[in-house]
Amino acid sequence: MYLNAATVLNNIRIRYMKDKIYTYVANILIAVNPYVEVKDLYSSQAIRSYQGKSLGVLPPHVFAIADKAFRDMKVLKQSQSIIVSGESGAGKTESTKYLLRYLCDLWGSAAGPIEQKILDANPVMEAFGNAKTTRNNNSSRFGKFMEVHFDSKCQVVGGYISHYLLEKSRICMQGPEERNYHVFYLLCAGAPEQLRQQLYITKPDDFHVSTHALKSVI
Ligand SMILES: Nc1ncnc2c1ncn2[C@@H]1O[C@H](COP(=O)(O)OP(=O)(O)OP(=O)(O)O)[C@@H](O)[C@H]1O
Repeated sequence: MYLNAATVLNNIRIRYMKDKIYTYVANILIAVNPYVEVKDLYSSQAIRSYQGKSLGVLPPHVFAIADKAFRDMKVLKQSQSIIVSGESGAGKTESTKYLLRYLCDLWGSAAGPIEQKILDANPVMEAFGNAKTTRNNNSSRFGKFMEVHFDSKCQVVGGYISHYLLEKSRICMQGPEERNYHVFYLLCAGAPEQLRQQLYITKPDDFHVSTHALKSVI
């Protein structure tokens, strides 16, 4: 009855306590990061169940937003955009991956070769552009604009990822408790044993590698 920030927040809090991390405000989806796996929330069955359903028919979900964009593209024959925003650690990167998975895997079946390529680009992008910060162990330090291209039969035929404003200063210096980009640690972890010993890397996930040591690997 009373629609204001306080009542919306209270509603989101009550829903969150019941493991309902998604809430609609009109056709905007609010997601609260659960920081734990919510059982069956993103299963192939869940993907199938949201297919072709209007917003509001099933409980609020990131898949419902992806499906609406897909259906609007099909009906209106126009490109659609989904904006994912929030503070660091809010869950944007994970939500984007679920959106992409839905769009590339519409019927909950195995993705085709192009779809798989689009999905497989993510770990590479994250290696070069994500790092541990005090707020998020896998923080994206760049903005991205991702396109999924469909043909007239609504089959995925390609994709494109534009990146913006990579935090380049992190390569030279990181704040206390923060890390450089994942790729450097992956490189160290994959280095030959002799080199690893030189760098004092004793185990694959030993990330306390100095900037000097990283430079010598590069
Ligand atoms: N839907 C989810 N279910 C379970 N855990 C999640 C979910 N979304 C995010 N997380 C957890 O929260 C962490 C941070 O989320 P994510 O990296 O998506 O945040 P972000 O908004 O992209 O942050 P940044 O702006 O720093 O890149 C993830 O590594 C994951 O552990």
